[in-house]
Amino acid sequence: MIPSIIINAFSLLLVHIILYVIRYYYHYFTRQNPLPGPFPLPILGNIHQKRGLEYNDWLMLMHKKYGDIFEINMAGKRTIVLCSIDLIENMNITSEKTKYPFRNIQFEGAIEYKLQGLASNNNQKYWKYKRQLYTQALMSPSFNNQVFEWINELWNEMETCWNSLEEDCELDLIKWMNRFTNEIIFRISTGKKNDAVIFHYKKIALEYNAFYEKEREKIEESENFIQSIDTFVKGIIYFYDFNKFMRHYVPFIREKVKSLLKNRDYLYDKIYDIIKKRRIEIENTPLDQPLRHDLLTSHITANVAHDINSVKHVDADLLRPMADTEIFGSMIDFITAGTSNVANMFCFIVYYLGHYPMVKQRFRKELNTVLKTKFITYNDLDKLQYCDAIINEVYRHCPVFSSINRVNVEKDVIRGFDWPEGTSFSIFYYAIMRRKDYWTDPEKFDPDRFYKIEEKGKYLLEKQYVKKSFTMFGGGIRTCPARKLAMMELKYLLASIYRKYDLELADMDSLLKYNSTLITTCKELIVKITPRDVSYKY
Ligand code: HEM
Repeated sequence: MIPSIIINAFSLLLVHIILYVIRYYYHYFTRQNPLPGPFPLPILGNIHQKRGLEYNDWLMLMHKKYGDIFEINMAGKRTIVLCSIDLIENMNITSEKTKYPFRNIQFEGAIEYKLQGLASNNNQKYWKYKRQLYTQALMSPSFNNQVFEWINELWNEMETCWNSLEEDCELDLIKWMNRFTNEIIFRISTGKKNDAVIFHYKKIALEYNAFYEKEREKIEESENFIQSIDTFVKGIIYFYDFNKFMRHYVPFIREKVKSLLKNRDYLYDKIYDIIKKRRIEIENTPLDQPLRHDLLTSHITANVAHDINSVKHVDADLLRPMADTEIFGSMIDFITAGTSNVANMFCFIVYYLGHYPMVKQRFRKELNTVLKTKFITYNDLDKLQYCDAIINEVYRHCPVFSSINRVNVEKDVIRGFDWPEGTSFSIFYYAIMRRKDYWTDPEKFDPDRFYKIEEKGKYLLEKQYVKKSFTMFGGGIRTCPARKLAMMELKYLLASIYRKYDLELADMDSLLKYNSTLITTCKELIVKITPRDVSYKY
């Protein structure tokens, strides 16, 4: 016989569950402005309906089923998804008076994962201060030339590595690109070189060359650091899509979350360590000696005797030195966004160029016309307009950010509904960038829809809609602060590589291997790189 204490406990649990479900559906059926959308389940929301689909493909299905405006529910968070330009008119305004200054509501998963950078910042005054420091680091007059030089130097290093690999060697391009972009952003953030590219080469070389054995520890450390960034970025979705209960009690999810937290701690410790060491270096530098200008130094010296910043904040409560935790928030954003976004985008472009030989041929023709000497200059990049068009068209087909989120701080009217402050919206650009009413033959891959369209009689829809329906770097006050840097890296690498090398996809029949969550990442891209027979004009 079952003891009565167990029966009582079971009954109590059952009553709790029933009450929870009633309360859940009471709130659901009495919610303000009910919109069409998939029917949610308690605890799960709509997560179970994704059924293995990538996030962008699932949302696209929902868009086809429910129209331009619908709602989804993830981990108890209601999000209104918008798929048409008339619905987003107020969301990308460049004035600080915008009703949409934030990207996300501060959700409990973000607190547990300790997302605390500029990108997830919801305190407008503080965000503005940090954003000024970012802009200062990324937009100073000498920045472009300095970074161009670093990109050039690193490309030469990577090229030497590629040339030293065995002939016909196949590379996983995303691994190389992640290291390339990490090394650049690490140098911009800390002023120091971390040799991520060369260590990756040595890691591969270790398999057939014992010469690097003595450096094994350093090689592994470097590789682990890059891997931890990738794991960290890909892990965000677990804290966004699953509520606390699922993260801590559901088998498999619980184990994954544990390993993500362990990885986060490893990465965070590394970054805190970098901050601490630089703080000591600065403290030991006499006041009359100049300090280098990098993001970390500008944060550490803000409002102290050694201040290198031209930006001075006017708010009295911000006229104080920054704590390590505050500096850390900026560093983690810079390093994660700076590593993954450009690297993924680069691989998507290589995939598309691999499948569209005529586009590749035209790109090479442009390179032949624009590049006058062996050396690529910063000005050359500006002239590569067909290259810009290729980047845009690849992004339209395969955006790194398929949606951009917004939260309003004042009530707003959208599609005739009054939305109270604090409503969470997701602008689903993946759908907007494929709509037949904004794009001519939207499924077709054709960079010409972005190339000198003002001069031609074709692409009339694009002429009318491209500004409102296409964005790579977002818009309004939260637009990507590193867009210039990102374009510089992409265009420099495309020009340098396609001018001198043939990049062949190892498997032309394979679809692009990607993961789509909050951002879209390339899982793997195996390519064969062979030098081309080129002669330069001098
Ligand atoms: C191809 C590369 C890149 C793409 C496509 C991209 C795209 C974006 C987008 C769409 C946003 C959101 C904008 C909005 O809400 O309107 C954003 C924000 C941001 N990006 Fe980028 N990005 C790229 C490269 C980078 C790099 C290299 C960095 C490194 C510093 C970076 C740092 C940031 C930061 C810190 C934010 C948050 C800004 C804020 O909240 O004020 N991004 N980016």
